[in-house]
Amino acid sequence: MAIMGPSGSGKSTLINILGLLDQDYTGEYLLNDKNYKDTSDNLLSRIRGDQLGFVFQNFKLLTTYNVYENIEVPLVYSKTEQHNKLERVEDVIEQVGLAGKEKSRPSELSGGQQQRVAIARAIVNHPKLIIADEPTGALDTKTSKEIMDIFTKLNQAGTTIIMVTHDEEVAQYAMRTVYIRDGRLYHDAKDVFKND
Ligand SMILES: Nc1ncnc2c1ncn2[C@@H]1O[C@H](COP(=O)(O)OP(=O)(O)OP(=O)(O)O)[C@@H](O)[C@H]1O
Repeated sequence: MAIMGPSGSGKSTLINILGLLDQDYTGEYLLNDKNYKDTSDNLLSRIRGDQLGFVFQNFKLLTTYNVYENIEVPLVYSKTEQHNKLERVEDVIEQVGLAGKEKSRPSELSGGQQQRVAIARAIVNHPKLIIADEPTGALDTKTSKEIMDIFTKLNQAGTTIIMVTHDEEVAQYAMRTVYIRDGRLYHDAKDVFKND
């Protein structure tokens, strides 16, 4: 699903609520049928880590960590055994097309490669939902397409992706686009199967 709308229309506010990052709202939000409004910050960060993946416009990688270490971060507190962790990280590195780059630092990578690392980090815990805030906002057209192809594959494999974008071409990848204005949804283009 793509979320579009002018600057200041409420896109970030909406995805912050969807991503359990903002609890200060009226109304009701259910994630997997559960309301997390009165949940402690500690538990919320656990739920975010277990169930959600985040991708940002500016990648937000740890600059002193290499590719492998960046992707491993969400697993640090997970109960997954060490050899399974290694396997999972290697799997997602393969999935995003970065095999061989494990030891590189973010500064040695292109923008597109850095976003691939961010996507690998977002999917290493196998979340059902990925929230992406302008994931192609810092990338050129060709690289944006490559990133959207990765998202398309993940979506076809069963992961829901909700992304904010200003780019109509990027929104074309979504099955549903909602348009927001002044904090309200004013148009919902559902199930047009633009990918067909
Ligand atoms: N549904 C809403 N009801 C009331 N206030 C809202 C609502 N949605 C957003 N706002 C307020 O509107 C302001 C702008 O919202 P937000 O930053 O989410 O916009 P945005 O669309 O992400 O903008 P940009 O594209 O510039 O990042 C914020 O101060 C936010 O608190």
